Amino acid sequence: MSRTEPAPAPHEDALQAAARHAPALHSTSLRIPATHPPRRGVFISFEGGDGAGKSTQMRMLRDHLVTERSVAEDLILTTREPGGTPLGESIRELLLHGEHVEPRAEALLYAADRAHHIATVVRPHLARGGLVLGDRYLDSSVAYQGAGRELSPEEIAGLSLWAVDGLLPHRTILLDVPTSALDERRGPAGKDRLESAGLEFHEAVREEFLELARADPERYAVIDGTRPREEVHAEVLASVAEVLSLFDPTFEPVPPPRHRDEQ
Ligand SMILES: Nc1ncnc2c1ncn2[C@@H]1O[C@H](COP(=O)(O)OP(=O)(O)O)[C@@H](O)[C@H]1O
Ligand SMILES: Cc1cn([C@H]2C[C@H](O)[C@@H](COP(=O)(O)OP(=O)(O)O)O2)c(=O)[nH]c1=O
Repeated sequence: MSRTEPAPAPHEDALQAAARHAPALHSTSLRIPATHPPRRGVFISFEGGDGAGKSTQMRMLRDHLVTERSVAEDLILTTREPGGTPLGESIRELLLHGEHVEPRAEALLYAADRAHHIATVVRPHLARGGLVLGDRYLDSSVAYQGAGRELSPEEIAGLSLWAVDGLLPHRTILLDVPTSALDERRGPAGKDRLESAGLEFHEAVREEFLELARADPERYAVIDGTRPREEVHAEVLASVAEVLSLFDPTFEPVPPPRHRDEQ
């Protein structure tokens, strides 16, 4: 396969350009390098085990921004992986409701879903100065596909970064909940689900998420997801305050234009 090096973006400095061509590997602790920080808009991802409260907290954050901070609804995109596009919904169906998928094929399907989702939905929204709240992103691939022990977290990180051309969230919120608590929270249906992949597997997923967070404390906020929803929400708000201030000025609530004879 021939590979054409992409031309450096005009705003890149030498370090960023070097990072762009460096292998996405980090031998002992994996810190996924941000090669293309978006210049406009803000991207926040939510990670954690199945049932950790990601969709609940995304909804609460979105509602807060709309009702308390007067953010225009169409500036906030809430999305998820797998499945943030029509193609992604088909891939999601294949991955979550189909037959056994070989580990490499599974990793490629998640990466394909992500590549399409980022290029067609997330980047365009960021480019217009919007806020993207993502229910799972590439850290989920590193944690889940890397936890199966057949593929290494480094390989998965490299594949995922290639798929999205280096895009990383400004902030990743990890809702950390022990596997036993997730099991209880999800009731009998959740129990089946967790048991179907094995409690050991889910412990490994949790550990991998915590390892990713330890390796990149600037991007990650780890929040104890076992606490009541409102308390978790308050911590989410505190952990996104800094990145929201980076928001493109078009995000700031714009006062309604004053009528000429009011001036
Ligand atoms: N802080 C919390 N404490 C107890 N239960 C919660 C909390 N947050 C969410 N839940 C409940 O746990 C279940 C899974 O939550 P959800 O937000 O769908 O998780 P996820 O999106 O991570 O799968 C839901 O029944 C939800 O109402
Ligand atoms: C995004 C992503 C998800 N997954 C898994 C994690 C979940 O078990 C599943 C997504 O299911 P989903 O129902 O969206 O998760 P949740 O129960 O947390 O709301 O796909 C991966 O294995 N790799 C990935 O890259």
